[in-house]
Formats: sequence, C-alpha cells, structure tokens
Amino acid sequence: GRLSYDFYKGTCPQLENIVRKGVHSASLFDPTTPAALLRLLFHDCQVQGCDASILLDARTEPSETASSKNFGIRKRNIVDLIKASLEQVCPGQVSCADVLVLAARDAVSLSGGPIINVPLGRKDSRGPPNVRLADSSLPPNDIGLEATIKLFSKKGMTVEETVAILGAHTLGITHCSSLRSRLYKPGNAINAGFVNTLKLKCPANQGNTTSKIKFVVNDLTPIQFDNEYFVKTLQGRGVLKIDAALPLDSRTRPFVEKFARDHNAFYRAFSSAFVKLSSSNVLLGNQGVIRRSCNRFD
Ligand code: HEM
Ligand SMILES: [Ca+2]
Ligand SMILES: [Ca+2]
Repeated sequence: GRLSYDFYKGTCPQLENIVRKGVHSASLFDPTTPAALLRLLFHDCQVQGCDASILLDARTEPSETASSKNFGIRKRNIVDLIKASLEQVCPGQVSCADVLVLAARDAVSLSGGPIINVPLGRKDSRGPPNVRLADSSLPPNDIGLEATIKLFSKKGMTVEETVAILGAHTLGITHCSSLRSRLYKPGNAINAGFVNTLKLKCPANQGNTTSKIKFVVNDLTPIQFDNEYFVKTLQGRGVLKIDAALPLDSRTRPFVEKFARDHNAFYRAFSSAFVKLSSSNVLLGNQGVIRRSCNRFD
C-alpha cells in the first residue's frame, strides 16, 4: 500500500466535500479554528507520524495533550465531529488521520491560502497515545535554526520548504507562557526593540494562570493565510525565537525575502512542504486501523 490521490474514490466520494463543509462551518462559528487545525496536524505528524494519535483521549494512559509541548492545542473535537458525519455516509471507511490532513489543508485554503492536493490512505494508530514520545518529539518553544533545519530535513524538506512550512505562523496566536524563555532568559533577545514590545504584552510578573490566557498574535493578520508573517519577520518582528532567527542566517534569509515579496512563491513551497509533512512516517494497509470514533479505539 501507498498513499494515493484517489484513495477514497470508490469508497467515499463525498469525503472532500463533507470535510470542507465541516471546517467551513466550524470556522464561521470561530474564525480561529483554521489556526488550531493546522497546528493540530503538525503536532500529530511530529509524534509517531500522521496517525491521529493526538486525537486519542486519556484512558489507561495519559493523552498526548498532557505533554506540556502540546500546550495550546485546541479543536480536536472538530475532527471528531467531521468523522461522525462521515460515519453516516461511508461507515468504517475513512481514517481519522486522513480527516485531520484534509481538515488542515482546508483550513489553509479557507483562510485565503493555497488549495493543496494531498495524497490519502493513512491508517490510524492502534496503540494508546504516548505522552513521553510527545515530550521528546515535539520541538521546544525556543528551538534554534540548526535543530529546526534538521527536524524538517528528516521529513525530506529542503531549506526553502522549511522556511515555507514555518509560514504556518501566518495564522494564530502565541500565549505569553510560550514566550517565557525567549523574553526572560538572558541571551535570547534577538531584536531588543521588538522583544520589549512583547515584554509589555507579556510582563515578567504575570502569574502562571494569566500567562496561559494572555497571548500575542503571530502576525498582523492572524486569521488570514498570507505572507504577512514573512514581511513582519524580515523587519525583525518574529514572535518565537525560530521566527526571529529566519532572516538572520544566510541559508534562510533569501527565502524570507522571496516569500515576503512573492506570496505565490510562498504558496508553492508551502504546498510541497505540507505534502511532505503530512506524508512522512504514515501507517499504510494493515499497519494501522480505521477508528470509528477518533478519540478512542473501540
Ligand atoms: C520549529 C518548529 C515550530 C515551533 C518551535 C513552533 C512553536 C509554536 C508555538 C510555541 C506556538 C504557540 C502555542 C501557544 O502558545 O498557544 C505555535 C503556534 C502555532 N503553530 Fe507552530 N511551531 C513550529 C512549527 C509549526 C508548523 C510546522 C506548523 C504547521 C504546519 C505550525 C503551526 C502553528 C499554528 C497554526 C499556530 C497557532 C495556533 C493557534 O492559534 O492555536 N507550527 N507554534
Ligand atoms: Ca501522531
Ligand atoms: Ca496572516
């Protein structure tokens, strides 16, 4: 078995329509939904591959979302709801892993980004979620450029695709708690002026609870998938350490400049990076299962 572009042609031809409608109505209800779904896909694929492991609820084992690296993960239930409507139309046919990939790619296009053609045929994990693997596989909030290039090259991405996939931060928010080490650890300030702006929004004396509620936007247009992230990053206004690092290295800066200038170039590189992200390390054929309900095995 391998992934293919017409995997559900015979078994669930309505699939792409149903997912798109589901993401669309969830996004009308809450316009921050696309950001959540896109990050959800990354965090699924990063831990044990794109196998919907992140959707499993805690039972005998803690769920992956118990990992502090999954702080801020939201909207897992949207995938479950879409899967429930699919079960009405093509019961037992479509994996939760594929629904999540389709939901994330629809999140991108419904926010104004590229329409990405994705191969399908992933299976869902059959084991319990692995919180310790989540701790060790997900990148730390203050990851640097070297480790990031390595992380995405393992998925077959070029440096250009790596810069492009980080353009996912054109959507959504970052909580103050995720910025602690960047703002208040000595030596982590890359652009002192912008870091001071962030410090005003996320003060050091903000309590633990408050810093988990307060947030800053990732770019100036956090519900639009556009190239604003690169424009802003090029001006030294990248929110996370990795965002800020991209224009400072000669390997990555040319791509930041290119994407800030040409959103179509960003969309092209993002699309191929997205396919690599969502196709790496997947379960095929009888390596996995099709869960009826995404949050549990039975
Ligand atoms: C080196 C790699 C990456 C690091 C260190 C990183 C880190 C983070 C952090 C710390 C946040 C804020 C979480 C919060 O405080 O709520 C965030 C948000 C986000 N990330 Fe990343 N990220 C990386 C790569 C990616 C990739 C590859 C994607 C998708 C393809 C992605 C999509 C997003 C999105 C959409 C948000 C906003 C989520 C929301 O608004 O709920 N990130 N990221
Ligand atoms: Ca996974
Ligand atoms: Ca944006």
